[in-house]
Amino acid sequence: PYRHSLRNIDELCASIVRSHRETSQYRVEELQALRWKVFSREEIQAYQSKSVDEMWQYCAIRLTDAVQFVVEFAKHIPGFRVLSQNDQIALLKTGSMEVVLVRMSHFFNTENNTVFFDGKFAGTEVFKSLACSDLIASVFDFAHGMCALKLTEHQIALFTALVLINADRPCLEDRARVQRVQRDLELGLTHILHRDNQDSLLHKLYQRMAVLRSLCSLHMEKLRWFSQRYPLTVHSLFPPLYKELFG
Ligand SMILES: COc1ccc2c(n1)CCN(C(C)=O)[C@H]2C(=O)Nc1ccc(OCc2ccccc2OC)cc1
Repeated sequence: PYRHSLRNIDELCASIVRSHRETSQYRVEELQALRWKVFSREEIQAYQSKSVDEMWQYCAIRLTDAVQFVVEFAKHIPGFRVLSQNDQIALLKTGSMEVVLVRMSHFFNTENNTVFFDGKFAGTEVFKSLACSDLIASVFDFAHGMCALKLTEHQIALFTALVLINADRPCLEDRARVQRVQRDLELGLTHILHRDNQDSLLHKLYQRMAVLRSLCSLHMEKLRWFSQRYPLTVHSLFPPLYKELFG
């Protein structure tokens, strides 16, 4: 009966929320305290005078911190662990940067359009030397869009689990098994939104998923462009996890 599966769904939601909390690198309160700490003109100049390959390496190293925590989060999702190694890697390859970007929007100050970076909050001008202003603009736009939804930690936890466990991803061995896990998570998200009396958020979240997919393919496109121009930097100076997942 529905009640029986609801209890399971409640347990599923609780375990996803716990995993999300345990794998959040920063507590929201910590970063709230920093949100008005911005870079001085000199500090901005220093970032802008970095070479393209230096700044890409600098960002890749910092983003890999966040990716590591997303990998931990995925491993705690009931149903992810039972998937084959290959399917786990396939889901992380396409989903982990998407989850980083969703989580990143939580550390975004919409009032001065800055994002947490390297201990302070940075505007788009800090990333000028990456030479991909369109990617940065899209990252900031996406963060604005996510902030506008004012998601709770519970809603973010279920949403990011659903971003990861997506049966439509390419090259999955056991698509049917991923579909079963995805369906339970969809039940969990709708259950959470219904409980919060925010059913209308569901279709907005699916729209956000579509934006996320295009944002991450832009990231992959830029990374391909960068690794063609600076093969040695990527080969010998990028974090192995970043290379393995996005390379
Ligand atoms: C989960 O949420 C968060 C939020 C913030 C941070 C983290 N986790 C991890 C720790 N961290 C540190 C140590 O700075 C923060 C960070 O990495 N910030 C940051 C890095 C790069 C950015 O733009 C460049 C860029 C964006 C997208 C794709 C490729 C890119 O460049 C190649 C913007 C911000």
